[in-house]
Amino acid sequence: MLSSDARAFFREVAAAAFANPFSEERARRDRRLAATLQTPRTPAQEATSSLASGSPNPELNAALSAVRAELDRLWPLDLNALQGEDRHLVEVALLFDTFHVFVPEFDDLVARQREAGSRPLKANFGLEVVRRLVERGMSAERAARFVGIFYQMRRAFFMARERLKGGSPSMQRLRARLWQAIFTDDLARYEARLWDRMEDFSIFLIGPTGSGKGAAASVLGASSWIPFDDQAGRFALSFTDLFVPLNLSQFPETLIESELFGHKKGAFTGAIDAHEGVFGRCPRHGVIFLDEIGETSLPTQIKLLRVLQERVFVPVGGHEEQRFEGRVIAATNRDIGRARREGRFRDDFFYRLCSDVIEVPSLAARLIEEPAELDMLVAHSVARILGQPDEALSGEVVASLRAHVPEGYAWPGNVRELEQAVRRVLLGAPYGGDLRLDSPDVAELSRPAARLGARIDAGDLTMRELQQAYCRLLYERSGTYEEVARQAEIDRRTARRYIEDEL
Ligand SMILES: Nc1ncnc2c1ncn2[C@@H]1O[C@H](COP(=O)(O)OP(=O)(O)OP(=O)(O)O)[C@@H](O)[C@H]1O
Repeated sequence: MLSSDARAFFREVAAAAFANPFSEERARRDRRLAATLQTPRTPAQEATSSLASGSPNPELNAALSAVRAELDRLWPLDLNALQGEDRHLVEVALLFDTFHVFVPEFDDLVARQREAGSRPLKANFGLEVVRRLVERGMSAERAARFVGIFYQMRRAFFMARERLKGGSPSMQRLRARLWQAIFTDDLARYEARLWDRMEDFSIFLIGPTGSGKGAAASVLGASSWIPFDDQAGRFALSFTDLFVPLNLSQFPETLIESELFGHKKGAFTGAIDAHEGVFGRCPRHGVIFLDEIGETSLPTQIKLLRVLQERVFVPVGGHEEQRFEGRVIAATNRDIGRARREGRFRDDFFYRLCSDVIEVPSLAARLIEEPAELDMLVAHSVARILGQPDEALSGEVVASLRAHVPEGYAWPGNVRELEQAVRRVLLGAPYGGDLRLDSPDVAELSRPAARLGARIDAGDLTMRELQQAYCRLLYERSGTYEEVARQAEIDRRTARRYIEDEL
């Protein structure tokens, strides 16, 4: 039995430990947990804190050392001696502690495996994780499953931060949504029931061209479940083999079926050798990314619908059905609602694809929320182009873009356009935007009303900011405080204070 103080503390730990690390809720929970730790720590707690995490986050370190101290108090700990909520709470605390002890090993494996490619590397520390959990009363099977989940969590965390730069609220929400698509919003339920059922939850990514749908898909692809083989002391396969992308718009209709499902030798004129399609190449728990799905023909949609429903496919010219045990992520930058209304995109296919619809925000909307995101993206692009970061050069590129790109520019090509702009500036030519000013997109998002609309869409305005932005919008149009006051039905002084920010 836990004391009531220990139970209250472990409840806080459980709430924080299992929350989405990119969510507002997690930040709130961490703050609460830190607040419960305001009591001075013993030298022993101080000593264990740096040992526990390898993390520079002082709040997390404080929480970890307190959890370790509470667990030590329960030593020798046998989960089976506890029941009900107490057992659950102590188990979560034990997992929280164990996870953080091994974070450096998991991170090192992620980095090395990325370099090594397809060959799964040894991960003997996984056996130590299992031993540690089994020693405290967990079954070996569950312990091995947690090794798999810990690895998955570190990959998801690492990839979401590395491949999707940007600190705007929209980008934070995107990372939180991706995490949720991997682990659901309840890690305990995920571990208990869903970890090997996620294949059935297709994801539909929508967003304008170049905004990062492919990057988001690759985060999901690198983060899916891989079983830990505790006989061999390694994971069953390399995460670099999990992601199988296919851009559907790159192939003529006659070749699409073969790219998707493969073909047998001699299946059609020109089929000199057998070919394996993406469905055949995708391993169990892998992810197929079907880009530009909005452009697939109706017959292809029907074939894809069948694989999604029945989980089997037949290569062109073959007879035997093959099983597909991966997950499908589809993306489009087209107006899919319109395609459905016009009968170009089947409703049944749409519904089968959209267990989860995730919207990737436009660059313009992100820059309105957080202008400094430009600096971050430019620094990332420069580092990619040069093979290493260069702060001074990045600063020059940002200065040039700020000087030449018109205020409120729509960035119709989004991050892809920005990457080209960076290259252009590095070559010595200023970039003033893609001046297809007849493009409705550019004209549209450059308008103050559309910018305000984007912020309302993002849902991050306070009432005061909303009123202020609206008054400024009216002022830009009319040019007089009187007119703003008349239209907004407020007095002239209030209108002026909103516009001049004197509130
Ligand atoms: N948030 C981001 N941080 C860093 N790089 C990004 C981000 N978003 C996109 N990129 C980069 O921008 C480029 C374009 O992104 P991506 O190909 O994922 O766009 P997309 O939305 O799939 O485009 P399309 O609809 O045209 O297929 C890629 O090089 C990608 O790595």
